[in-house]
This record gives sequence, C-alpha cells and structure tokens, in this order.
Amino acid sequence: MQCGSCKDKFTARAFAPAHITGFFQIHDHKEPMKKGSTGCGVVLDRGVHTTVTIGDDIESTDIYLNGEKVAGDTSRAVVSSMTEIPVTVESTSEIPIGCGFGASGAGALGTAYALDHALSLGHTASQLNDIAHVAEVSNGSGLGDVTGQAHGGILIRKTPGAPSVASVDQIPSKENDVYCVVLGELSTSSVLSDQEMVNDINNAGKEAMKKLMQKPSVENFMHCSRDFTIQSMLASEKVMDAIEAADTIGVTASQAMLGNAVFSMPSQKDSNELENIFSEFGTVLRFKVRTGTIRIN
Ligand SMILES: Nc1ncnc2c1ncn2[C@@H]1O[C@H](COP(=O)(O)OP(=O)(O)O)[C@@H](O)[C@H]1O
Ligand SMILES: CC(C)(COP(=O)(O)O)[C@@H](O)C(=O)O
Repeated sequence: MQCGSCKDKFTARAFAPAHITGFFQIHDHKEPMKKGSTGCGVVLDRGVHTTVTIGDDIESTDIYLNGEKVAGDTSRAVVSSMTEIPVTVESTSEIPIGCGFGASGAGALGTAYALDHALSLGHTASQLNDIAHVAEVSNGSGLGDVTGQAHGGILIRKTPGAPSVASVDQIPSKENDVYCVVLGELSTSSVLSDQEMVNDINNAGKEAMKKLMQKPSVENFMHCSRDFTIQSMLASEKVMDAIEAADTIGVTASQAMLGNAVFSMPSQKDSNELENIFSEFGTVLRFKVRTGTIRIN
C-alpha cells in the first residue's frame, strides 16, 4: 500500500495479539526452529499494531515502540532475516511491555507480516510465523509466545519449536473474559538465563502439563497454572497476595509468565467481585480470549 502523503514511501500495517503463558517447560536446542517451550497459554483480543515503512529517505533500520526509539532486538532480527533494505518499524502496544504478555513476540510477528506485505516478499503465513519465532528465541525474549500467538485461543504446546514444527492443541473455549492486574516488570531474558530458575521451571512445568492433559478444561488450566506459579517459585510477594485475595472469593488466579502480573478467567457471576479485588492491587485490564490468526490491516 502506498503512503498517502509521500509518493516514494511504502507502508504496511499488521496486528498480532498478546499471549499470557500459564505454565511452561523450557526446551533448549541449538537449532532455533526446534528451540522453545511446551506448556499452555491464552491469546488475548488486544496486542501490538506494527507499521513498517520503506522509502528512499530511510537510511537505517530504526525500531520505535509507543513512539520511542528502542533497541528492539527481536523485531530488528526479523527485519535483518528478511531484507537488507533499511526500514522503519513502529509498534504501538495495547498491552503492558515486559509483563508477561508476549509483547516482543507480537512485535516480531507484526514486523514479519507487515514487511512481507510492504516488500511483496511472497512468504506464506507459516513461513512468517517461523521467522518471528526464530528471532524471538535467538534473542531470549521468549520461547513459546509466537507459537501461541500464531494459533490463537487457549493453546496447548505439546512439543516445542516454531509454529510450523510444534505439535499444538487447544482447550475449547468461548471468548471468555480474562482479567489481569500488572504489578511490575520482569525481564524474560534474565529469568531464562538463570540455571537454578530454569530447573525449578522445568520440574513444575512437566508436572503441570501432566495434570492439564488429564482434564483439559479452562478451570483446570487455571489450577495447573496456579500450582506452577507456586512450585516454580517465580512469584513475588505482591503476586502471591493478589492470587490469595482471589482465593478468598473462590476464584483461581495465577501469575502471567514471565511477568510481574496476575491473570484469571472467572465465570461471569464472579467477574465483578474479582475486578474489585484486583483493583486493590493496581489497574485492572480486561481482555477476551482471541481465537484466530495474525491479520494485515
Ligand atoms: N513490540 C515491541 N517492539 C520492540 N521492542 C519490544 C516490543 N515488545 C517488547 N520489546 C522490548 O522487549 C523487552 C521486554 O521483553 P520481555 O521481557 O520479553 O517482555 P514481554 O513479556 O512483554 O515479551 C523490552 O526491552 C522492550 O523494549
Ligand atoms: C514464558 C515465556 C518464556 C516468556 O513470556 P514473555 O515474558 O511474555 O515474553 C514464553 O515465551 C513461553 O515460552 O511460554
């Protein structure tokens, strides 16, 4: 599509949704296509909008996030794996950054789809999903988000790897409400590079997956995620306080991995009460489960 105000510029836009992981197990591999995580997470109806611009006056690749220039290593890796042409990548996020909502994966997917469209590169959706996954795992900014985001819904990642490689399934669900409260940031790469944390995550993640597959329902997904949060010892005191506050009204809440945030999928009758409880800890964000794949705008 051609830029309205300037003849020699091309822009394209894409949207990719947020993904909250409930629990996961890390699977390292020297080949990024096979590296990733198994586990289960929920894809949300809001995410990251990305615009890619190409033009004669663009001399270097720059990445902007919410109007500010950032290193944007994951999105940058997407660009360099697709073209040598300098581009401007502008992402606007509807979700918190660095809080376990998979913003880096969403930015990578949006960059891949928009760039493919702007340059008419002719990749398939599956190829673009894989490009985003490779950029994400190579930068340590995530493992399974892109696979979740590429498929949508409440996604079970049964085997690790890029979207075209991983064996996946879904927990059948309506467009349930997802309530979240953000308590602070947690750097994904710092957790993933800590071997002790990795061991705890993997033990807890294996157990959670076994329990989920015995009863793959939304309720059990929340229970398995909560057990994982406790066993993996990733939760801050504030996260545990919010989870325990939800318990007092009989609602299961859990940590959004890997972030300092809490999420829950309450039944309609409990949602107002949960919203009140969460609001004591911070601003409550309300989403819906999103089914469906990435879209070009
Ligand atoms: N859409 C995006 N575009 C560019 N950089 C991003 C984007 N999303 C996240 N980042 C960068 O990634 C880092 C946070 O990554 P991470 O801890 O994996 O967060 P998240 O849980 O949101 O994926 C920050 O340095 C942030 O600037
Ligand atoms: C949990 C995480 C390793 C990181 O998620 P985020 O912080 O949202 O990038 C995710 O990619 C996963 O594999 O499930």
